[in-house]
Amino acid sequence: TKAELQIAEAVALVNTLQNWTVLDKIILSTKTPDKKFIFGKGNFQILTEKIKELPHITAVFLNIERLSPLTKKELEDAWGVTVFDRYTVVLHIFRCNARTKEAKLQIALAEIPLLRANLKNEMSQLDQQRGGSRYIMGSGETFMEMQYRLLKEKEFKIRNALEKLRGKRSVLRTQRRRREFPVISVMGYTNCGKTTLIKALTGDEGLQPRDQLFATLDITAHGGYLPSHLAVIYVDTIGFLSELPHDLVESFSATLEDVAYSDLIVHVRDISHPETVLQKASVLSVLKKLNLPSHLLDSVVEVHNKVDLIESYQSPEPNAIAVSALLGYGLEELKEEIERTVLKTTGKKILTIKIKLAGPQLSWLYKEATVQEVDVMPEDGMANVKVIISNSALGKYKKLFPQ
Ligand SMILES: Nc1nc2c(ncn2[C@@H]2O[C@H](COP(=O)(O)OP(=O)(O)OP(=O)(O)O)[C@@H](O)[C@H]2O)c(=O)[nH]1
Ligand SMILES: [Mg+2]
Repeated sequence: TKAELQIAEAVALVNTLQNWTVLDKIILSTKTPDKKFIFGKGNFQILTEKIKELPHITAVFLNIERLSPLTKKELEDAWGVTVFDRYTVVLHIFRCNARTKEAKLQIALAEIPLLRANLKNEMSQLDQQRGGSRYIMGSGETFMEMQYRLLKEKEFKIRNALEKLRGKRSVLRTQRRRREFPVISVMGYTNCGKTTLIKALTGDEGLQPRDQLFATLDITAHGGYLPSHLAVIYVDTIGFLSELPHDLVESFSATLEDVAYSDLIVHVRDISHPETVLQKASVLSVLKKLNLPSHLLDSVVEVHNKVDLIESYQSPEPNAIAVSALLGYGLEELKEEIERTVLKTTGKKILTIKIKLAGPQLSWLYKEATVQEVDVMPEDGMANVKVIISNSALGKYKKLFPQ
């Protein structure tokens, strides 16, 4: 059932963290999460008894998106252990997996709303105890106002630092543009095999796929070739998770900003996963929220990965390409499909153009298009040149060198 699959994912999330183990689990219905009491009386009692029975328990993970600080505190007081929600667990995983400065900054940014909510809760408790807010001597602001200001300044600093890093990336982006390498964003649910697939397509040994949720937190680019020797850049992206807390998505969405500038999206799915259909829906709904240009959304290439785990796999979706990134099945077919789509979306053509060797055409083509093969016919001083050329460059060529 749905609840059992959800619990399986919750267990996987906890197990992703080193030295964290799940001692026991239970499925209980909850009320709306923003209510102060998320459990009914009976369920709360069942849960409390269960927790008391486990002598080695150090924390409780409630698989709901976000607990209010007040609820969290009440549960912690009742149970005597730390209580985590989906937001804090995912944030913790991110913290453990972050390698680059950008990923670390994004996590710090994602922590701000949490700190703000805690502050609000603490202050309301303080206010109840002392009645009203007090001014700090000489500063003209209350203790609460000062705390909020400090938090705001912190947020500002983090956003600034991120902005600087992104400035650098946009330079990279324009360089990429100029060299005219099509950029292919590889996206999908966490652990579906994105990194493994890029490794298989590019032979990049530096990539490290891991059987772990959120192994990839940084966007990285990797060069590869399509069947007609067209050079492309594959971009590895952070995985998606259903009900990924909203603030978290927001702070990482800048990493996904580059996706809007890519020429093609490859959507990788783990079709051996029992929740593969729901995972697809959740990926598509996030993609929709990213404000991507419609031509990108309309041309997504869907990959059904991990077919090696299913006996004689038959895809229910005729346009999807079945592969095993791990064993290398179906990769040639996938590359051909990627090439077809990339040529279509970028308005490029593969053509053979006949040129005079003595003229300036060849060097012009080298500069403005991608030359793939030059077949020289020495006896008549001509050559057949196979090129990948954009429609606009082809127009210019015809104008410059009328036949
Ligand atoms: N059997 C099988 N396993 C695969 C295949 N592709 C990937 N895997 C395994 O799936 C796990 C996750 O692979 P990754 O490539 O790290 O997945 P990812 O989508 O990059 O995951 P995140 O970066 O964590 O979102 C690893 O243990 C891979 O070995 C496949 O075709 N067949
Ligand atoms: Mg990865």
